[in-house]
Amino acid sequence: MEAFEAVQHYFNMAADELELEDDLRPLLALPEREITVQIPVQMDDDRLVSLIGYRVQHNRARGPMKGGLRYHHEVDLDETRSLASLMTWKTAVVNIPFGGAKGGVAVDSRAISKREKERITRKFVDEVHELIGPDKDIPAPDMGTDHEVMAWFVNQYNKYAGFNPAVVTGKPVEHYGIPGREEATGRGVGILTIKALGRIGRKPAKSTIAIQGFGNVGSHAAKFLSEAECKVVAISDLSGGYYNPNGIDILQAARYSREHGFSLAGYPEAETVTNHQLLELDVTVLIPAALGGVITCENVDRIKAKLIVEAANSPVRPDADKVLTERGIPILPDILANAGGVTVSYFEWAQNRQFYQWNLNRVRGELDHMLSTAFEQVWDLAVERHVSLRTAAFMVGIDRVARAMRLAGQA
Ligand SMILES: NC(=O)c1ccc[n+]([C@@H]2O[C@H](COP(=O)([O-])OP(=O)(O)OC[C@H]3O[C@@H](n4cnc5c(N)ncnc54)[C@H](O)[C@@H]3O)[C@@H](O)[C@H]2O)c1
Repeated sequence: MEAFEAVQHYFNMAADELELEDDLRPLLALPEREITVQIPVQMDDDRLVSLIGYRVQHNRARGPMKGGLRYHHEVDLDETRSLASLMTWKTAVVNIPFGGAKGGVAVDSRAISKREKERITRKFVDEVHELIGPDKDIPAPDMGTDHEVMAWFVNQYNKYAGFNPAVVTGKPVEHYGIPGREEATGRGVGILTIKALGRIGRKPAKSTIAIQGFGNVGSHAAKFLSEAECKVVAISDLSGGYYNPNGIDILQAARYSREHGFSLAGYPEAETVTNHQLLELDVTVLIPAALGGVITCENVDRIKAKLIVEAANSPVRPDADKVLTERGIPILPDILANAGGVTVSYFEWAQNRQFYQWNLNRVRGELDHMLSTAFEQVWDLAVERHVSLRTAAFMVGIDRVARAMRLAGQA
C-alpha cells in the first residue's frame, strides 16, 4: 500500500463511522493544490543541477495550511501528499486554526554543503513565494531541514513580501523563534504516553519503555519519560539499539551521543541489539521515533509492548495496525502522538503575529493543556464508539474540517 493510499484507508474507516456523505469525501480526502517546481542550483563545483521540489496544499478550511519542508532523496509526490493530508487531520485533532500542507525537495541533505543547501532553499522560495505566506501556507523544518534553513527561508520570502517572520515556524529562538519548539514533539509524546499509561492502569514507575530513534523527538521523549519515573530500557539510532533492563541514564546517553557526532555507536552502558530486536522487546511501551513503516505484517506477531505510541509518522502499516487492534493493543496514532511540534509552531506563529515573546513556562503550560484536551476527546470517543484510537482521532479531525467547510458554504 502506497503512503497516500494508507492515509486514505484510515480516512475511509473514520468517514464510515461518521456516516460522512459520499459527495463530501473526495472534497475532504484529496489535496486542494499540488505544486511541482524545478529548482536549478549551481553546486559548489560549478555544476548546474536541476532538483525537483514539491508543495502539496491539502486543506485550508480551518485556517492557513501548515506543514514541514523535507530535504531527502526519497521525497516524492505520493509521500508529500500523504504527509500533507496527515497534517490536515493533525491540526484538526489538536484544534489549532490551521489546515494541512507538506513540502520537500528530492535531494540527499547529507551530500550537500551548507551553501548549496542555502541556494536550494532560496530558489525554492523564488518558485513558491506567491503560494505561501502567514495567511496562506506556513512551512516548518522537517527531515533534512532545521532552524537555519527556516532563517534563510524568511530572509528570501521577505525580499518579495516585506517583514513577515510568521511565514515559517521553527526559526532560531533569537530570530523570531519560540522557546520550547525544539523539545515540543518529544515532550508531547512524553505527556501523552503518561496519560495513556494512566488509562490502561499502569503506573509510570512500573513501566518500561523502548524508543527507536534518538534524534530530536526520541531523545526529548526519553528525557521527559525518565524524569516522569518511567524506566527507559532501550534506545536506538542509525548505529543500532542499546538495551539495559535496569534502565538507561538518558542524560548520560544524550551527552555520549552529542560527544560522538550525534551517534550512540559504542555506548558502553548497555548491551547491543538490532533496531529490529528493539521493536520486539517485552516492554510496557514501544515508541517508534525514527522511520515510517517499521511495524509490518512480517514482525507484528512478535510485538510484545502493551502500548504503542507513534512518535514517527506512519510507523505502523495498515495490515499490522489491524492485527494489533484485534489483539487489543492500543496505538496512540501519529496525528495525535506527535502533534506537540505543530502545536508549538502555532504558538510561534501567534507570537509573531502579536509581536510578543512568549516564555518557556507559558509554552509548556499551553502545550500540556491543548494535548491533554485532545487526548481526552479521542480516548473518550474511542471508548464510546468501540473504535481504535486511530479511527477516533481521524473522526475528531474529519468532523472538525467537515463542519468548517459546511459553515463556510463550501460543502
Ligand atoms: N521533529 C519534529 O518536530 C517532528 C514532528 C512530527 C513528526 N516527526 C517525525 O518523527 C520522526 C523523527 O524525527 P526527528 O525530528 O527526531 O528526526 P531526527 O533526524 O532528529 O532523528 C531521527 C533519529 O532516527 C534515527 N534513525 C534514522 N534512520 C534509522 C533507522 N533506519 N533505524 C533506526 N533509527 C534510525 C537517527 O539516527 C536519529 O537518531 C520522523 O519520522 C519525523 O517525521 C518529527
